[in-house]
Amino acid sequence: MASEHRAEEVDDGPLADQQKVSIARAEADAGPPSSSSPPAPVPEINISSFAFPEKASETDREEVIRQVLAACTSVGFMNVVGHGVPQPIIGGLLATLSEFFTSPVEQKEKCVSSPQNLIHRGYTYYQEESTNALFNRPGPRDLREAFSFGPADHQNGRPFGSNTYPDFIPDFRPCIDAYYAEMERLEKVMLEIFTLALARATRQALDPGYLQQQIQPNRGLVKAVWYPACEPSAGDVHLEAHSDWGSFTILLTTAPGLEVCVKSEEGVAQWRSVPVIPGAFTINVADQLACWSNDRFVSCVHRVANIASNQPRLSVPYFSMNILPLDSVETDEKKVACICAPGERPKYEPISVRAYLKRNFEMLKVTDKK
Ligand SMILES: O=C(O)CCC(=O)C(=O)O
Ligand SMILES: [Fe+2]
Repeated sequence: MASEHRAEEVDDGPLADQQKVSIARAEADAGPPSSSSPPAPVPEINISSFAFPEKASETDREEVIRQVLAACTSVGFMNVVGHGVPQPIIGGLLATLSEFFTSPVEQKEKCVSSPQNLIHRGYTYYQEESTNALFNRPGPRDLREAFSFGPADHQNGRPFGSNTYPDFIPDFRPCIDAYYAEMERLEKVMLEIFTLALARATRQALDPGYLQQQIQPNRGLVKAVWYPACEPSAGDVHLEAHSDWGSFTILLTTAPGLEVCVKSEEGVAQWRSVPVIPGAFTINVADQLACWSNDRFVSCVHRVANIASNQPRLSVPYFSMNILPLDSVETDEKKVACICAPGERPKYEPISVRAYLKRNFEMLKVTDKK
């Protein structure tokens, strides 16, 4: 479906270059839909030596860094276990979100984002967004609806906008707030591992808290997405090819459907399915971390396709990115420089996170509701 948004309507600039890289890659890699795809080489990595450092040896931690570095520099995706997120918090979140999404749209639409938020929070209608429009491609809108939430509190006295809590579901607020807090904890753990992996790859002595400090003030966004059950149709693409825009994504999913675009040994792009491992989070490198790594890390193009048609699919990505305090101004935003090996040339200017995200969010949203 054609979109009102066209790439030529937005300003060009250094950030647009970053986006163009991603567009070109997604367009080149987005092959025709197929009815199934073979499994992708996504490793399972146990990070308990970082989640519970008091119990870990240096050798265990070194092994995790080695595995994460190998994943980041190949497919850019990994299935992470040993993360320490309590199962009751995960189970509570999934039950609460299922109840929300199966409620009548007249109830759900009471939770449309309040305009005071810089980045959309609350309910997004079915087919309200179009990843194809973002990439200026023809093709359908995203076959999903969403509910987004961010931090409920302020950080160092700075406001980050507000969540919407539906009043028709008891215990909605404690469930999503508890999950958000766990995601922020896991995000810190992963940032430490990514920093140490980059230190190893570039032979730089980086402080383990380096990336965490660089991206402050940093609060991410959870965007729970619901793909309703639909008529079976071989090769349906529910969310078209894209890369994620933040630094990385922590995905909780309930069923297969996520596919990554990987190159065969002959250099041919192929869609491969990401295995679903109960209790694991699928974690992937996104555009900003790939740039900070000077392109050592891969922000892999992915999509959602071939999901079982007879039941809805719920997945919950946490986008580690900067949703920006409401009172922030251009000048107090951190820009992160590429981490390079000695003598290596940085491929990117330090990135303005705000402009990159703002531009993408504006292009993603089509104006008329379905
Ligand atoms: O639904 C999924 O499994 C993945 C969704 C995704 O890639 C995204 O929202 O960026
Ligand atoms: Fe994604």
